[in-house]
Amino acid sequence: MRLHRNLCFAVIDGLHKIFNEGEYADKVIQQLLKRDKRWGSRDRGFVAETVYEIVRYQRLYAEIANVKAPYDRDNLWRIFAVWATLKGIKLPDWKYFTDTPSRKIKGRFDELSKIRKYRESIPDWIDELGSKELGETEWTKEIAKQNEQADVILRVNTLKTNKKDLQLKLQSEDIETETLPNHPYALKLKERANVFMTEAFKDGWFEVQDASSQLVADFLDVKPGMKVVDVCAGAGGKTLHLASLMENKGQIIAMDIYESKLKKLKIRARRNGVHNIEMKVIDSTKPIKKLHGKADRLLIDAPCSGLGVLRRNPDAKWKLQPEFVENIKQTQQEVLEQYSKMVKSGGKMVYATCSVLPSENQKQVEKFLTSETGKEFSLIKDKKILAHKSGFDGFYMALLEKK
Ligand SMILES: C[S@@+](CC[C@H](N)C(=O)[O-])C[C@H]1O[C@@H](n2cnc3c(N)ncnc32)[C@H](O)[C@@H]1O
Repeated sequence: MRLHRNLCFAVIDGLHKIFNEGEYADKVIQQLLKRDKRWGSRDRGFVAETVYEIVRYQRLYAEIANVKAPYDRDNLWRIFAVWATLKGIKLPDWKYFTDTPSRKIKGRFDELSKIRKYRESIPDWIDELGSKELGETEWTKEIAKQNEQADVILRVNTLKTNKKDLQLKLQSEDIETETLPNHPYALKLKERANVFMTEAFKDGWFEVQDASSQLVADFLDVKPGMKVVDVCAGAGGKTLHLASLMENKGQIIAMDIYESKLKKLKIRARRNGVHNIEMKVIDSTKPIKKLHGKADRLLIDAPCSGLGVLRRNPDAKWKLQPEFVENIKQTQQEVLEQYSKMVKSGGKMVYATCSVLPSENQKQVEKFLTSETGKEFSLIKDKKILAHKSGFDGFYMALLEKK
């Protein structure tokens, strides 16, 4: 592979924004890809994948390069040189690479790779937390898997089409897909592609949604005609899936504390041909109290550490703080306690997270079941998904029934 100067500059600019200005990797990459209209798909792929990979392995590469944050531009070039050397890329004779000690880099890499927190490039506290909660063996496998690039998975919108027709339509746009066993609505891309540019996407035939996430709406056991509340709906990945499982019949109330997220859901719902969703911002306890005892089904897709989806958000390793994880556990208990009151007697609720930590998952459900409100519920089943076992995102979901 030959390095192109303008693409490498784009990578360095992106890293500067992510590491030094606290910007989110996905947003930075989106902006970078708009920089030069002449870039082809290979150029764009190089910029996106290189930025993601260096973000993913920041700790390891910085340690090898012997630089410390905050990184100035020279430091970022040194980190870049480590990445390129380890990839076996011949460094051009640019001034940034004049003193690159290639042999030393490989030696340092072999040495540091023996230590998990460097090899997997994670902060000490996440490494300690993960191994404390999952045990050394599971955590070692899990964090390794969470450092791999995630596949692109689509969820077919059964309100508009079916898997076969979607596959054919995508094929006509040069995108090859395959089905996944045990994931009835999923198609996996054989090669990465910008699916958002396709006619099929614009026509609302699919959404991009990881295979594990697709299991959540199914878990809630919804039927057409039901009254369903999705109380942490965000931009509605799972709300849209619920709507298609309900065949657009019945009522879905999508709620969130952020109006901006629900506005995105509105746009997505229009594209998906979904018209049974009502959106409500949670700006007081009123909208919740109004629904006490009314819902046939309730989805609590709780805010969490995101320690199951690091493949998609590698920068979360550096943005996440121990206090945030502690606080979010408190929020999880509160949302379980307050929102479960919306479930009617005989109704069901799913508590889900995209975390692999038992303390955010089964432990939270166990604690809830012993509380005053929780005593009215019983656990029907739960599912713990680890990335290294499933090949998809780490997730947790529990189905509870109100007596
Ligand atoms: C895991 S995300 C939801 C993802 C979404 N369900 C989807 O499938 O795309 C959690 C959501 O909970 C929202 N949230 C955080 N605290 C909340 C609270 N106290 N009550 C309701 N929603 C909350 C966040 O804004 C965020 O959108």
